[in-house]
Amino acid sequence: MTTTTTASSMFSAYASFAGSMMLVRSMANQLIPDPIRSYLYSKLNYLFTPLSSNLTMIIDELSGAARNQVYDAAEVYLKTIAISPSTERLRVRKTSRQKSITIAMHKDEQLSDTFHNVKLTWRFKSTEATNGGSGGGRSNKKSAEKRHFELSFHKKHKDKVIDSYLPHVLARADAIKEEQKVVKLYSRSLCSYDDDMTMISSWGSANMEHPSTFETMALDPEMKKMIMEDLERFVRRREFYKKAGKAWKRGYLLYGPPGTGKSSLIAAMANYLKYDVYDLELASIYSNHELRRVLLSTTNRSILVIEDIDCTVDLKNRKLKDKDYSHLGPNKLTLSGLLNFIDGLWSSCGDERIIVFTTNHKDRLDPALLRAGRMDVHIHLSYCTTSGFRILASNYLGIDGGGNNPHPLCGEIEGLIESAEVTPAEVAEELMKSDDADGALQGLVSFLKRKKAESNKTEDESEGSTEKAKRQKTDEGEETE
Ligand SMILES: Nc1ncnc2c1ncn2[C@@H]1O[C@H](COP(=O)(O)OP(=O)(O)OP(=O)(O)O)[C@@H](O)[C@H]1O
Ligand SMILES: [Mg+2]
Repeated sequence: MTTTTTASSMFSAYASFAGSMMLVRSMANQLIPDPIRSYLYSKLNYLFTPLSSNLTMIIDELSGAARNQVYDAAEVYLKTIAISPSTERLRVRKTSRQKSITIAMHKDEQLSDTFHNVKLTWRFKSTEATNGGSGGGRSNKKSAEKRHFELSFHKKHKDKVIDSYLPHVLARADAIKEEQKVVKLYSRSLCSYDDDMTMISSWGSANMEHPSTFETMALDPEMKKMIMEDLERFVRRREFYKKAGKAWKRGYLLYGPPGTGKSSLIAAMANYLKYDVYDLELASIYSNHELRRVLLSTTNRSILVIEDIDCTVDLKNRKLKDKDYSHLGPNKLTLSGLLNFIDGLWSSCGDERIIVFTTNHKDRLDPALLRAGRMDVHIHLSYCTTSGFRILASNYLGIDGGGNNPHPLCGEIEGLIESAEVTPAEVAEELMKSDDADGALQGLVSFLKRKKAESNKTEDESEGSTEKAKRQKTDEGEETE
């Protein structure tokens, strides 16, 4: 009897408890607004789930208005991680400018990584914020999308992840970006205009497709080595320049006859360092104000090129209003004045800048430009030599000019080439005339003989030209610093 009473009273107590819970619940449903309710539920839920041993880091795409570098690095880095067996969806993309397909994580997918025996899980999250503006236009929607990565790992590895893993991700991403970097060519002639014909920026750009590299350059091996080492040293010396209080920049003067590879060398330097190239045509600049604007809009890690300085620069008749030039006197902007101007601008706001001048006539240059310390390295590009020919023969015909088993015509060509005064451009043109090596080399032999005969004839006609050739010989070779 007593047991029945207890059971029934317990039952009725439970019924009334359940009833009141339902009442509370329905009252809560009516009285508490939706967002607060779901917040409370999630908090309650959290209280009753067992404590996790994992730590999750949230890596938002934006940090205020700026981009979060860790997010950007993670995006690049994760593309290199092998897809885990649990991955079911991936995003695949390619734009017309990209060389290969890129694969990225899809929303809510995860990838696993291991670093020094620490297991890490990356998850990509994308949420569309509901308060995405009233207009509901495309741009509003886009800005309302919030993306982030979640990085989870065991709590005990927290310090390791912060001190080693994340720096590793940042460094890897930098290296990958550097590898994939497409060198750009900026030129004023590539400028684009908007509808009312105002220039969109000071420079127009295109991918620099120039295939020239140090391997393909027909240069004296010593000179090639010197240039490459000089560039490497320059790039390495951030601290040195800072300590010495010098602007981190280096000037090269390339001189020599047309077709000896001055422009090709600039492309090779840019491809080697992965620096963008700014081709500054001074003739296209009409005011000093514009010059300043154009120079200020160049970026770091770039090469500023002024070609043919002996002929394109007729700066003397410019209208000079700018006070920067007042010390030069009225109507007198010299090349060295321009250089001082660039120096001043760059020491205040530029890093890792290279400036290259080219000329066919070093003797016509303003002596101020040749003064010690003005241009750091002078490089003389001259007529094709034996070693130059060997490189070109290997580039164009795939034959080894200097190896153990040279082509029968190579000996004859090498005998002729040093005395014939032909440029690498002329040799290259001859080598391209025929698909088969025999024909091309035969063509080159006749060309060299013709050239030699011509130069002998002119030598006979004028005594002065031998003098000139001698001068040329003593001029050869590069002078550093
Ligand atoms: N040293 C070289 N090594 C390899 N190729 C060369 C070399 N010099 C010239 N060439 C070939 O000749 C072409 C013309 O050379 P480039 O435009 O570099 O000469 P340049 O010295 O700049 O002439 P210019 O004084 O007329 O501007 C190049 O596209 C390249 O194919
Ligand atoms: Mg050139």
